[in-house]
Amino acid sequence: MGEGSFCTEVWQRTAKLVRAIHEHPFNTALGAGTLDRDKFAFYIVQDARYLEAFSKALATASTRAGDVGEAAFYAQSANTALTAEASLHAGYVEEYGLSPDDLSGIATSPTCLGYSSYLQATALSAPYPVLAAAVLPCFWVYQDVGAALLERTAGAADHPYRAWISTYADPAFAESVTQAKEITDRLAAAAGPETREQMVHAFCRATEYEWMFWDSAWRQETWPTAEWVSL
Ligand SMILES: Cc1ncc(CO)c(N)n1
Repeated sequence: MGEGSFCTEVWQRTAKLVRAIHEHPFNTALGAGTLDRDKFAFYIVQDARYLEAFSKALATASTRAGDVGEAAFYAQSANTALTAEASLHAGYVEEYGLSPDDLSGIATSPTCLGYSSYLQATALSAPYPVLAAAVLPCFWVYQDVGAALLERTAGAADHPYRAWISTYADPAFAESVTQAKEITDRLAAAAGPETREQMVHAFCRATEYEWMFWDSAWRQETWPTAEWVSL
């Protein structure tokens, strides 16, 4: 990631937003271990749904990649999203005693649907480098948050959200972030100005959705129209 690279530029552009993510009450409470269990359960259920869409966007990136190394990276990441992260979620679902009926009764939130749909639309209709930029915050922001929380909670032996923090503070996850950044930097360096601009936009939008995702869990966001329809 050299000076003037795509990643350097977009990390600067989203610096305030990333700070707001770190300082969001959901994340400060998550780190303090005081986060309301219902809020975390809501987050876990929404995130399981998000990860299905994220994984499909990554699998699509794999099929659209022009380079076999990139194809392998995105295919591997698609798999990890559905296995490693899904088992993290399953652990919390079990701990909270959420039954299949409980789960199917929880509506996918507007923000979760918005972010998932945005990634799917980008996967299917934007240029491949724009897709790479759109999925990058999902890696990078989580690793950044995970690493900060690990640092803040290192001394706490019995932390209720330890499994979550460990997943995203893991060196293997950090390695995948490095690869995602390298790929995106390479694609941006080869892209024309119009595609590059779309890449910047996609990275910023996805980072905004990252903030919104935490915020929607904090508010346990529902559909304002829910009382008028039966779904
Ligand atoms: C919303 C969201 N973004 C990124 C990740 C990391 O994969 C996740 N689990 N959830």
